[in-house]
Amino acid sequence: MNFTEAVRVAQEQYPKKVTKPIKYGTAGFRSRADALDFIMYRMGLLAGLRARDTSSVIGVMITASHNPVPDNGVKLVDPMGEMLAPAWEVHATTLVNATDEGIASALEGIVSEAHIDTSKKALVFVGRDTRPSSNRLCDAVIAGVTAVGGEFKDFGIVSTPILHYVVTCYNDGGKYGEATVQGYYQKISRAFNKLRSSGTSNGNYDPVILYDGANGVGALAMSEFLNNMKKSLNVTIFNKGEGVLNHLCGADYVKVQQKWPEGVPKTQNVRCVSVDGDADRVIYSYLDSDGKFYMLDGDKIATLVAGYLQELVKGLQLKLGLVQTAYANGASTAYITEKLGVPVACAKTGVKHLHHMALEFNIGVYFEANGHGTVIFSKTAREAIETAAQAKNNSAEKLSQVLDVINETVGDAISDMLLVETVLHARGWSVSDWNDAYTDLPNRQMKVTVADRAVITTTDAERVCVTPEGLQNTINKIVKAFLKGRSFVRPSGTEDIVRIYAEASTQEEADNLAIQVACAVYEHAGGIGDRPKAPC
Ligand SMILES: CC(=O)N[C@H]1[C@@H](OP(=O)(O)O)O[C@H](CO)[C@@H](O)[C@@H]1O
Ligand SMILES: [Mg+2]
Repeated sequence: MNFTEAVRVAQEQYPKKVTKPIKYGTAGFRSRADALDFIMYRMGLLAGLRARDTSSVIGVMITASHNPVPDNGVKLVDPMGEMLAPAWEVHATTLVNATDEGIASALEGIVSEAHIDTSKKALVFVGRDTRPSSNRLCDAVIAGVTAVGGEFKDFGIVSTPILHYVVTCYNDGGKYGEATVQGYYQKISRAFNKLRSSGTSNGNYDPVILYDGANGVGALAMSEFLNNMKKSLNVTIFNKGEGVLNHLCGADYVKVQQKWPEGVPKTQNVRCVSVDGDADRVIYSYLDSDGKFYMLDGDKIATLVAGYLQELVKGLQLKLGLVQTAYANGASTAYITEKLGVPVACAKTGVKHLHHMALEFNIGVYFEANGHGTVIFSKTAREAIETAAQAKNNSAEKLSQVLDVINETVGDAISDMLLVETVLHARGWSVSDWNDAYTDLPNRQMKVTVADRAVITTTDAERVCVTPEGLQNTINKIVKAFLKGRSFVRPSGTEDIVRIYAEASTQEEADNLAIQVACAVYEHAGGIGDRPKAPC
């Protein structure tokens, strides 16, 4: 195949505007939307080749998730819903960094390195979030797919988990489910309705939910679910799109700011469920009878789910484990290992790393503290569960129903919410009963801008800083002065900043620790702008 057409379209319609090197990061490419047209086009080209390489459908999702509206981004979805294979992340980076004319040789290089038969058919599924720029950027992706002779199916506005789901289902010939948007809603809601068939109340459990749609696709997805879910849950949707996407609401705002989302009435003792801009993350929160705010993040969800599944798999000889990242609250790790006896592994930030590590277990629960995660079951686990369920083992029967509520193809805010609701219902717990399982150590996240964030490199699942020299020693010294202190720093893979995480025995100490470590980063790693003063 010659790539003359790909170069012509690039030059005429999607010329490259930036010269700064760009890297396929934690969640693909992300930046301000107006700088993304040429990247989208090239990702369309790449998806066309990847589809041929794998002889499968490849997904392209256009979203900047929890980031502000002027941003956007793109990530590729591999055949079984996984994130793009590492070797292809390198190809993506090469292709995006090529000049317009250089596209042809970059594509030829990929074809020869991956031994791609370019005469094969290529089919790419494309989805996008509700950002105003997403439509235009979707056209650019489609132009790319078409320029390398590929075909596409445009799913329009969908959540990230829906796109992962349809890609997986199409590629496995429908075994996991029907490869349509309706098929997704129906499979999950049918399983949930079944779990609720014996009633919606139990003990302290109350099926009432305030749902914060972050003014994005998560609101649309929830109303679709409600159409399918009969009366299994009593959900009221807020932040349906009347306000600005992710602004003062949504999962990231609630998690990072540790605040109740705007736009949701401050009803006490009722669970609030916040999702992010592409509905792959979920965070719970509530206000107690004094109006005090509590947040239940990915760690609380992971421990709740792992603890419940651990009980159900007892006697089935299956190894269940939990995968967290360095951002997991120290109290959650202690609770799950010491109290519940579930093994915990620590992975680098980014679901692809967690997913990979979760495959080591028969049943792998993985969650980032920010609420992104799911549960994956190995073939052995599925078979063992099905055999025991057929033999009328009660727990296995329940487990087999729970399995269908879970979207194993990727973290899914709404499917995760239904899983949490299932466990709370089974336990007869109110949100405060759930919260009482363990108390989070107070913590704080900060960001520092440096001239080049690549000067910071890390090891040991990002918990230890290797360069710049001396930074880790300084952090160690600072941390020593704090009771239950823990802190680490790492360059973000999605923003041009360095992230600081700190936890300690009180909020004041956690804030203080975060500021001191932020200042150390500022000094050792070439901070720009004002010196960090207050938590941000
Ligand atoms: C601390 C934090 O929340 N980091 C997020 C954020 O990555 P960074 O590399 O930290 O920018 O975005 C990723 C993609 O959405 C998500 O996987 C990750 O957990
Ligand atoms: Mg997201």
